[in-house]
Amino acid sequence: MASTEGVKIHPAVDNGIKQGNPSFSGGTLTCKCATNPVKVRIGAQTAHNHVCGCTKCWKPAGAIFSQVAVVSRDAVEVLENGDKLQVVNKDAPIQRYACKGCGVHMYGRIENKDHPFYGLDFVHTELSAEDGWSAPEFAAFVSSVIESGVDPSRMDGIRSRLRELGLEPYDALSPPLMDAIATHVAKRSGALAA
Ligand SMILES: N[C@@H](CCC(=O)N[C@@H](CSCO)C(=O)NCC(=O)O)C(=O)O
Ligand SMILES: [Zn+2]
Ligand SMILES: [Zn+2]
Repeated sequence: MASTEGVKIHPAVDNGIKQGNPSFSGGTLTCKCATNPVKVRIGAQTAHNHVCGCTKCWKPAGAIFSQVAVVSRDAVEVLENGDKLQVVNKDAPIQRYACKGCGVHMYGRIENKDHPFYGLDFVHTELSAEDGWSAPEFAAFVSSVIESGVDPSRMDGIRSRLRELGLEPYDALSPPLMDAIATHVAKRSGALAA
């Protein structure tokens, strides 16, 4: 097994994973602006929390992975300074609403009703001071960290560290989520009964 000495993934997991509280029912995300921060209320517990190595998800300074979970879009409400939000890329499947001041992504929304995850918003619960959010369960898009400039020679150490933390590394999403996407596609095409 490759050495995991000094391998950093994301500040929320680098010192071990904090378990979630199943009766936790939400909190408020705050961006990193010192004045007039954007505040977004999440009125429910999140699901499918994971660390993501893709180039599109917001990462805190110095981290090579993001930490991102989903929640029903009905549970997401902009409370303050929503005028500072702008969509990073209107053409992406997930429209990420970023703060123009600090660059933090406050939520990512899917507007395509045919998308397998339509109805779910993507959020970074580390932006909340509350404890109890669902814990990260796996690592997604691990090979994609290379696209952000991580040297390929570091991948063995990164995957070993993820396994050590209990975050099984996948180069796309986890098998249950990939199966859910494929089921959605098969029902739309008629390959499976709807
Ligand atoms: N290699 C690419 C992968 C980007 C990608 O497909 N990201 C996923 C996961 S984001 C949260 O898990 C995705 O669904 N993207 C849709 C979108 O970004 O709108 C890269 O690294 O860029
Ligand atoms: Zn901000
Ligand atoms: Zn991602």
